[in-house]
Amino acid sequence: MTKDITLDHVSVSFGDYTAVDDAHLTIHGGEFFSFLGPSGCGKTTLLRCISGFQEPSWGEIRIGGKNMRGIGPNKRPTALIFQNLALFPLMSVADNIAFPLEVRGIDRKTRRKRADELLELIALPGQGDKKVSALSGGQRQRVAIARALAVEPDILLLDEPLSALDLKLRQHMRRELRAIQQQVGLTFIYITHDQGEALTMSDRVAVMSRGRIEQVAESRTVYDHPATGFVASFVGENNALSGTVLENDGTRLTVDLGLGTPAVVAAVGRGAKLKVGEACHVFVRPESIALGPGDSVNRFDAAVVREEFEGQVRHLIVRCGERDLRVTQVGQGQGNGGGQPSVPGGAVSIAFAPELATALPVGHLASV
Ligand SMILES: Nc1ncnc2c1ncn2[C@@H]1O[C@H](COP(=O)(O)OP(=O)(O)OP(=O)(O)O)[C@@H](O)[C@H]1O
Repeated sequence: MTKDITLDHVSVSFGDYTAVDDAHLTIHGGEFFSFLGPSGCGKTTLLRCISGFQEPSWGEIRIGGKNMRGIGPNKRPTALIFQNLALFPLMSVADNIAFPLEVRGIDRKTRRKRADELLELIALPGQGDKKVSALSGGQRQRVAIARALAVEPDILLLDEPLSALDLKLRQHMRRELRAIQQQVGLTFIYITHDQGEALTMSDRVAVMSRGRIEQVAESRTVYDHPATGFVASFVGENNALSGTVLENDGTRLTVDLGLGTPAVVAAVGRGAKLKVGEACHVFVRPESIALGPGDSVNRFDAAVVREEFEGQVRHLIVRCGERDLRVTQVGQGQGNGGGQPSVPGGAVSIAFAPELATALPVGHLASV
């Protein structure tokens, strides 16, 4: 059975310091939900509240409609996987997986049967008698997941479980984790500061900063339509341009961004409420900027500052009016016009569609 998890205006304070500030959302049963944010933004504190290791200072957590206040971690339908996995290295794989069942007094035969089933699930069939110390990092990761699943929780809580793995393995484990979650149909609540992890695996993502939830949405929405300047600057690369609104006709904004001539930006979301004369931030993704001649309402003359080659992608830093902009070209740059000179000082023409830029009220941005 899948249970919704509701955070009802949850805040957590440590003395004068507010680690979580009015978190208010519902995670649906069966969802892969991630909390994404930089170190210290309050992700772990929220996860600890859900698991029962921390009581909220204010507000309520409900699982399946039931208020969790006063209910300890062992009595909640949750299991937690830590960064360090906390496996017993000298115990066999099967005994590690079955350990929580042993604690609950389940007999040896039943424990082994359950461990073998879980080994199938994590694609390590027949490996139960190996010592954990003989496994690779990724295999240990899977064993930790199997152990958490042994007690048949409704909700699996994962605290940066891939952070100790190397890049290739992390990317592989993202796919595995998602596949396991879909297979078992449980709710996974995942916390990470790694946007790639959050975006690739999750049904929805909550982006956090300074204890507050800035946006809750599907990955693509978070990327394409960031709700705040923090989300726009934290998730993916973005050119952040400060400017002043010159005109707002309800569908489009005309903004002075210091690019030589004003830019036109779609007036959507919180940007639609910007008033003439108001300061704002406009965000344009590097891959949304096209190089070369063409027809566009936003076309600007620029000069190449430098090129950064990264194999599959090429980044150009161009100077446009008073601003430096990053332009990313994929492949040989055919995608957004690669035939332009990239020698420092070379003249280029850049353009972006109004719909591919996001205007937002001025707010705090992610630090680089
Ligand atoms: N028990 C505590 N007492 C005092 N301050 C705390 C306590 N636990 C957390 N904090 C503070 O609350 C803030 C949020 O911490 P939290 O661990 O939730 O952040 P996080 O986003 O998970 O960070 P990280 O990714 O580094 O683990 C931090 O500034 C932290 O120092």
